[in-house]
Amino acid sequence: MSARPQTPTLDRVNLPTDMKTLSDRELAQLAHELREETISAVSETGGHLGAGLGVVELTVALHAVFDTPRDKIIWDVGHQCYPHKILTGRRDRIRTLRMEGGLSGFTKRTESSYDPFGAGHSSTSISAAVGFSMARELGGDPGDAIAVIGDGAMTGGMAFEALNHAGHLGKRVFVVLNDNEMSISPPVGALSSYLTRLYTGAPFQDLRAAAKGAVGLLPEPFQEGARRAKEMLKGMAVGGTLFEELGFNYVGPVDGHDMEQLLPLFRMLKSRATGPTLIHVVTKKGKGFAPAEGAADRRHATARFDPATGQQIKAPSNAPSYTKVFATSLIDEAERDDKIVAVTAAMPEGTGLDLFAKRFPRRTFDVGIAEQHAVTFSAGMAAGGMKPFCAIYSTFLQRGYDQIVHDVAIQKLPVRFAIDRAGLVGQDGATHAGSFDIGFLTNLPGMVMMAAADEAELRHMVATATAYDEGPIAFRYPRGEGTGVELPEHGEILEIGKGRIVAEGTRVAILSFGTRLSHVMEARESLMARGITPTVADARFAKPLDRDLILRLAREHEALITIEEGAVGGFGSHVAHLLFEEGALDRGLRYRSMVLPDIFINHASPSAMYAHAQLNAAAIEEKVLGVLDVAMAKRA
Ligand SMILES: Cc1ncc(C[n+]2csc(CCOP(=O)(O)OP(=O)(O)O)c2C)c(N)n1
Ligand SMILES: CC(=O)[C@@H](O)[C@H](O)COP(=O)(O)O
Ligand SMILES: [Mg+2]
Repeated sequence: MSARPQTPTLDRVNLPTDMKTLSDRELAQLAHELREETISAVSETGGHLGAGLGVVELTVALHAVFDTPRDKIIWDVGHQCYPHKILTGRRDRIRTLRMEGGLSGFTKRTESSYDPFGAGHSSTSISAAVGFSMARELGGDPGDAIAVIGDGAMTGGMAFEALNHAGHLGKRVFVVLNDNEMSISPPVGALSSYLTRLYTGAPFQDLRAAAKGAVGLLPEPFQEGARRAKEMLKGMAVGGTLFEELGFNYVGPVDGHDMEQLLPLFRMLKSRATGPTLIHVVTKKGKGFAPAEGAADRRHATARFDPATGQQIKAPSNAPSYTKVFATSLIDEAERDDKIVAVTAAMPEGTGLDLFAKRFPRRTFDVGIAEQHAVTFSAGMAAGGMKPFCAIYSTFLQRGYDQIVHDVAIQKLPVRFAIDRAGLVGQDGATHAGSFDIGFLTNLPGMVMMAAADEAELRHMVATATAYDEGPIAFRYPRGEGTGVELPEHGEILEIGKGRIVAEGTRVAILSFGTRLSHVMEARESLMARGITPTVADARFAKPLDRDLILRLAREHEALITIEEGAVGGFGSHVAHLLFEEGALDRGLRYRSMVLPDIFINHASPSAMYAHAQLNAAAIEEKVLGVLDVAMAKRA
């Protein structure tokens, strides 16, 4: 008689408590099935694949040994959390990943008690874990705190701040260093080579040299501690001395895919660890899915794909991405200006600087996930006579804000900020929205800020930023493809602080800052069918404002509407301030500003997000009708 087909182990696990009765062999089987389920789910939704495949065994072992959600697993960045979500009661919704109303692509407190801390930005997990561990010490929420942080995220300065503090506090907290020798791209920095040496048994001489390099990577306050660590390399067995010197018990490196290592190790540590403990696991990003293992980026992020072949299913693109236009424009400028250098914080592909690096390898710098350093490193290069383009996504630029104020703006250093992913970004949701850069940059004295209305404008802005040497200048542009507008061969240098009229009209003027312009023109078409022909202008600059243009529009129209893809407190606020100061509102001008709503907008498709944000063509048309209806009613 044929054996009854086994119920898949994964079908017997809804929550981690269901894992407590499984044997180690069954847990290994569970990991196998969990990997298959992860591949199947992401093939339907798209999203971050490689990182999750690399932590399947780790996820099973942690949930099997620790008592979650009482014990708290804190995933750094959170992009690797899909297996975790499947094991914590969300398997039934895993195919709604990153969709409107569906599961977030990162951990999220409001989504599950098994997500003790939200993520999306890197290098935060150890700080959160130390916070939880001290809360427990003080009678707060009980349970262990286990941070799971990647080798890329470990290059973030915040991670070292937390290691240093945890070592000082000396309280029990776990840090699992998930070392897969990958960031989004291959990792950079001396720390990466140091970690590699910890498990390649390189001769001490190399190790000492690497540790020296690692010391150089550490923020100053920790360099002394790490220097002592280097001293301790003498005659010591190869071990994580850098971490031990910072006050951690170092355990490892262990094979992060070997359940026979992971399970007994975590059981032993759970029962016996005292104080801060770092477990160094070595994994492979994309593990168990050949198309991911073989990809240069290990399928860090993927569109939907055929699980049989790994072939991605991508919508055909009919226009170059803004990122591509930025990169090719910068290359064009750099061909003629050898002072131009480019800086990225671990996002060479995302910012397009991988293209720049191919052409100018010596003039391209990837500093790791270290936005603060990227900004001040750029400031140092500017002070040294170079023309640095610091290319950082809007949301990640938030990490370097004090450096922008203190090291760049106050010193009026000519750093050029290329701000990609400005505005809403769709499936990555609220943690990645580029909502605040207009506000936080235009409030800085001496800052020049531009926004490209289309990809041709972006090319002009790269040329303008190249030519502008008086102080800091920033230009923002969105994620995704352009409008398909014709691109000039070279960018033209724009007059600083000057906007442009795009279409003449009467009664109402719409002044746009950035790519909402195409939606304004769409709304204008529809309004003209109703006998309303708005004037449309492209501000190009949020700082300095084009006073003449704004005051002229205010004089010649009953109503003025501004629109920007940014939170309140940005472009529209500065225009309102100008109108107030110049008495335009006293003379009866009706002013409205269209900005992102004062909420964090959850993940959805880009079009759904714009509808939510009330910044699409329909909302613009409604705004115009609204402000003019009042006028029509008054006229009657
Ligand atoms: C502050 C910040 N900068 C940049 C990013 C973009 N980012 C997301 S994942 C990642 C690489 C993370 O590498 P690692 O921590 O090693 O995790 P792995 O993907 O290798 O599992 C980066 C740079 C981010 N999420 N947060
Ligand atoms: C997880 C993370 O922070 C990055 O992978 C981010 O999702 C990249 O965003 P883009 O897809 O817009 O490059
Ligand atoms: Mg990594």
